[in-house]
Amino acid sequence: MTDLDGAGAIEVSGLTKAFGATVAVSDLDLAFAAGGRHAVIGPNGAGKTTLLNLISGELRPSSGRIRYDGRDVTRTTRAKRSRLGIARTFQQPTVWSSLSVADNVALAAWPHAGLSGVWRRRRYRALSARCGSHLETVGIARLAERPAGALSHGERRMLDIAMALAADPRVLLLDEPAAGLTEHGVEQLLAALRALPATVTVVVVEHDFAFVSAIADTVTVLHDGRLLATGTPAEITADAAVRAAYLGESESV
Ligand SMILES: Nc1ncnc2c1ncn2[C@@H]1O[C@H](COP(=O)(O)OP(=O)(O)OP(=O)(O)O)[C@@H](O)[C@H]1O
Repeated sequence: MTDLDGAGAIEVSGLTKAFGATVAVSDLDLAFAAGGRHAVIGPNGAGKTTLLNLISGELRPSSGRIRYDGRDVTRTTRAKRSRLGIARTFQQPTVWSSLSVADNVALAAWPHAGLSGVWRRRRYRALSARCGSHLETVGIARLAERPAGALSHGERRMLDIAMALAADPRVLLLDEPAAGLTEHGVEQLLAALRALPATVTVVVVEHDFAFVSAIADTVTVLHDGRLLATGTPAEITADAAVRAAYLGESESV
């Protein structure tokens, strides 16, 4: 189910971010429907990561507005947006190497768990069970007791997603999650994304169009910080402007 007004919907209007003379995101109007599987693609420097940073609150826009769940979050801090349900991963996963995989997820869940008060022990047990289920979702439950520093690159990416899920997000922003993964790792990532609750809105920045086609129901193409096209993967593949500006004569499309 997708819904432009529902819980987890994101809408940006007139969104602009300039770094000095470089306009990374330029007067962007777009919406990510609640519960959708959205991909954002575009050549290097198109403004994809900047868009994620603006939505998650890592960056403040130069102008324009961001709405989430029908409320204006343009001036809302990153921490508050996280509490409201916007989670993200970065191009380089950040984990606590000396802690176990399970403890990494528990620490990520802690700020969202409401562990004060008389029901603390019961809540802690519930928290541990939920952390275990996030590891199941991303397919690394068997590694729960392993130090995070001993994981492969692909396993670490899965842990990073499990840590984002620990916040029980309604929006999950993933920055190039397939980068550097083996073919097997990409298959595992696709399985993990398919196992996410249908209510979670997913926005994936990704270069690999085969990956995008496998996961996304809508694709947004950015070029020079502007919206070039939006549509289904098939519509984007067939779009002449996209082919000219971005995909070119690529054999992979
Ligand atoms: N903190 C910053 N300071 C200055 N310029 C920046 C900053 N962040 C991004 N830029 C510039 O903004 C433009 C858009 O960058 P951005 O990283 O958003 O693009 P991208 O589409 O994610 O690229 P890539 O696919 O290479 O990750 C680029 O020209 C980049 O150099």
